[in-house]
Amino acid sequence: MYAAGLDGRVPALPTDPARLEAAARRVLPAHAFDYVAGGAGSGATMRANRAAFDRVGLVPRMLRGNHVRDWSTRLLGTWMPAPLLLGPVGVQSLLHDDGELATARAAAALGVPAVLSTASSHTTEEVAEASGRGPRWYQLYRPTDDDVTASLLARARAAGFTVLVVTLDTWTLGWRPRDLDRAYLPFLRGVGTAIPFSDPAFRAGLARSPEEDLGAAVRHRQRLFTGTAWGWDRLDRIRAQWEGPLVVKGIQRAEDAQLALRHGVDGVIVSNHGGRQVDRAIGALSALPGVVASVAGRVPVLFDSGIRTGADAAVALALGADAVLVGRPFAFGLALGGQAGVHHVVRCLLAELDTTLALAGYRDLAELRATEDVVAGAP
Ligand SMILES: Cc1cc2nc3c(=O)[nH]c(=O)nc-3n(C[C@H](O)[C@H](O)[C@H](O)COP(=O)(O)O)c2cc1C
Ligand SMILES: O=C(O)C(=O)c1ccccc1
Repeated sequence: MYAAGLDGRVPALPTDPARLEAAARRVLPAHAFDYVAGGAGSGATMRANRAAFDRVGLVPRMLRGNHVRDWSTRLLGTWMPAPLLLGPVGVQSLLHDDGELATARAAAALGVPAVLSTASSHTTEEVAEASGRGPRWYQLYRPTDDDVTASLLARARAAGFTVLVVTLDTWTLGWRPRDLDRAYLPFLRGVGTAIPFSDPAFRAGLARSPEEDLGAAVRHRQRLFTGTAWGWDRLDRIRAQWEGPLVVKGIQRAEDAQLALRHGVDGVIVSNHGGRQVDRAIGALSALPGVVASVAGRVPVLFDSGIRTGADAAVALALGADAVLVGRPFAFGLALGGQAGVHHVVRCLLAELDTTLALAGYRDLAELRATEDVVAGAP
């Protein structure tokens, strides 16, 4: 168990997520902090993500003799010490020079999967190497060009990524005032060598290399990755191109979960992208029970958007999620301490998850799932 603060030494970074965010704000340039902390529009969905957690609660049981506990699980062929993953977060070099490499190393050291974003600042191959013997999941933003899609998938497969996460909710970027007021310059240009600039199929579509003409490369990437809405038939094509488990990210209603199942997915992630896409969308946790009920155990249902603590994770699991992902919390850890910062955040989440479920009277996930009375209205 993580002894942050319990071993007589003050932890190097705060264990409280709000203080962690405040500390990250002090070290990051304003554009980088805003990129992570910001959301769509007025921020209503970001607030709704948190408010949804405030409407549900655990009902602890006493004297359960559960001093031995095990939260480990196997999901889509990946063993994990607890049902926790680091969600895909693009352009992590805006937060720390080591970016995705630091995240991959920290996650691998703990056996926790970190999902690699298509918009990574380091190449798929470099991140695969940094993740050592750790699990590898790859997130696809589907470009309009079939050759580039095939190349991204072939490289992910060759680099040992086993699970494909296809993000559906960001076929064009949401209306994000904080980024718009900077014309998205930080992540379009700033450290802008993000994948797929390194991809051979992407480079083949350019008259001159990104090194010679960065502006043209950025415009080409924009054309390939944003502004083209696609339908379920496109998902079939990706399905046909990926043999391993495929999970769709961004599901917010039961009908879409049903459609996804019909199109052969192996899992769904209930998510509103951390409130970064559709402002005024409902809090993601409110969408979880309906999707869980409609999927009815046929494939795993994962959840993200708004989780800040291990106790938040516990509630989402109690509501039927098979695993949860976090975004901003580990991004702030990365900003503050690189690999050590991500490691700290993940250990805090794992430790608080264990403490919460322990004190609530559970010993493993099967027990937590078997309990229908775990969530009972407002606290
Ligand atoms: C800075 C940042 C960048 C992100 N980049 C991606 C991305 O490249 N691909 C993706 O599928 N989701 C991306 N997301 C969404 C996260 O994977 C996740 O859905 C979200 O952060 C969860 O909400 P939370 O931040 O409240 O935990 C990003 C989120 C943040 C905060
Ligand atoms: O900012 C995001 O939420 C996101 O998904 C993204 C998309 C492209 C590049 C970087 C991040």
